[in-house]
Amino acid sequence: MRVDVYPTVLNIPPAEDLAGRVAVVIDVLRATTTICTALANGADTVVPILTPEEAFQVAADNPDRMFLLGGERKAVLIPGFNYGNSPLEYTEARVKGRPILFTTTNGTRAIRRAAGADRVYIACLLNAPAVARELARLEQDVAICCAGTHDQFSLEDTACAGAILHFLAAAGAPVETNDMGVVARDLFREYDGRLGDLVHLSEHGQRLAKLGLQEDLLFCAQLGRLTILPVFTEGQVVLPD
Ligand SMILES: O=C(O)[C@H](CS(=O)(=O)O)OP(=O)(O)O
Ligand SMILES: [Mg+2]
Repeated sequence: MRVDVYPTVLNIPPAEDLAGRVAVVIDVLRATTTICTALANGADTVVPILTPEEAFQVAADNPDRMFLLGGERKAVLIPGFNYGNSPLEYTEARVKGRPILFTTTNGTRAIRRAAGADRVYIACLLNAPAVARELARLEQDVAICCAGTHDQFSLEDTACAGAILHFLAAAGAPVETNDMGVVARDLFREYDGRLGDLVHLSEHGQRLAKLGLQEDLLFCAQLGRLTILPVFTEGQVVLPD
């Protein structure tokens, strides 16, 4: 099987190039980690939205749905939203059974851009081994779509892509990859066992640390904490039955 890695939102192939492939969208810091955590804690659905204005509009148009509003701009809470973009905010007590409208700078854009694939998985370090096992089972070609940060390469998303390649190889999948995939796999293997160091070293990790969000970094670096396989389908991220 062929598994190509794309480093930023801007590199995600157009819908016609994703057709026939499975996509995996990664934004370790922090959108996909937060989405996975919210769903693991019982959120009904997470709807990736491009702008805060659109989120307010969807909520206003659907008062019966009782949407929570989540996300960030410049890494902080959007005025009028319920929660920001920290996975630690999305506790079971707050999100169980609730649908969430979610907009972030990089991650939700990446998810929306990957929509043309046959199936779109949402991944982060927490569920990367589980996603790799599922990809090995499917034996379909894969596009690993890293969100990156502000349209630039990011260390943490690349390492997560590398983790998926590493665990695919561990599952015995015969994988061919692109140059970005080779770099990603080597990066993960270099930092396997000390992913917290890598997340702290990353540019975005340092920015979040300066905002006092060190706990988010520790949380987002936990490899294999979850086995869920969230999919983006019909405009929302859900856990399939
Ligand atoms: O909240 C985050 O960690 C980032 C914010 S930014 O990159 O500093 O603008 O958003 P995300 O979409 O989760 O990368
Ligand atoms: Mg990010």
